[in-house]
Amino acid sequence: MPVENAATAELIKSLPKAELHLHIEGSLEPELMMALAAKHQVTLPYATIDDVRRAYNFDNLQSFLDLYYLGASVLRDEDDFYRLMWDYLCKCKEDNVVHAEIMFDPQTHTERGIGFEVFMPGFMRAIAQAEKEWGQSTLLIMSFLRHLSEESAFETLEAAQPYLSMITAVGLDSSELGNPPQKFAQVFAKAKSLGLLRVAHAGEEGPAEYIWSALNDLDVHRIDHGVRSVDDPALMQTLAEKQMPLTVCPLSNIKLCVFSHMREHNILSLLDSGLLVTVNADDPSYFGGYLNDNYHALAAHLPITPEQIKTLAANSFKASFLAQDKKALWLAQVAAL
Ligand SMILES: Nc1ncnc2[nH]cnc12
Ligand SMILES: [Zn+2]
Repeated sequence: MPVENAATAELIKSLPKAELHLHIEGSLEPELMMALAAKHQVTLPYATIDDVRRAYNFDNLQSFLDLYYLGASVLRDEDDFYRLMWDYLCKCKEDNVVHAEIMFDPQTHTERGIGFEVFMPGFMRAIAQAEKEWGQSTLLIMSFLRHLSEESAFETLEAAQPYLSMITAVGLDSSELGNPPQKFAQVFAKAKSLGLLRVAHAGEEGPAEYIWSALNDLDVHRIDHGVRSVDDPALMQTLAEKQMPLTVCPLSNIKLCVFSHMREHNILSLLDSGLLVTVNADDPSYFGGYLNDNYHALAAHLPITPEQIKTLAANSFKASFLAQDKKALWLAQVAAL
């Protein structure tokens, strides 16, 4: 088994990186979950922090989502959302993630009676503070839950209207199988007409067909995950020609049994096929690591070269929603390493 060496570890640490696939609710650490449960007298099926960690053994996406929605139930007031965002942004600083495009799931909160007027000010306070303190760059992606109806997504878009200046893009997440992208074609068209950019989870557990649907029915700028594209050579060719970014999440894919072991992950073959692949953390507190941990896991188990690591970091800026001049600045810094 290839083992990561010290020079590789140093390269991963020193590279500036962008994170493009991160669910803020998935960065809720067990310590904060238990503290907020006590604060709000929420009963969780865990007595200790170790119990929480022990529960994080998943068979598939749904078994994770069940715990993810349960965990999010402790988020109640503006301060909770501030703290959640602040803790994640501090991890960005540690990992040299200079730019983050962060997903949040409004329906996870609005369905519990907690509205945009609670979570948006909490998120924005942390984002402004991190920008002021160390120049952190952050954008927000509002993600619709695909196990709910398109009507519910429309209601969410409507509720978001006063906050649209703070939101760059819409996304699509939650239970993929049985909820294909085309179910949300109308609401994505409406989001586009409002000037919002678009991403969607596709080809995580679902078939390559769902990736076609995200491209053709939702007119997305990026595919979240997309690892099942290898099943369809014509799709691979289209993704390569369009340089359509894939936001791949290695540790997530292992925890959710998309691949049986990191040795089996197809990220290097996606890269070799000329796809614009990026590395991301997805739900770091549930999957055992933040962005640099994902790079380290690749270096420990796959024959990845320093050049490929630099390509992945450069791709994270190319695939971002940053303005061209900012992209060029970060790309020059990556190239200089
Ligand atoms: N990996 C993932 N796939 C789908 N929905 C999610 N919500 C949070 N993480 C997710
Ligand atoms: Zn995700």
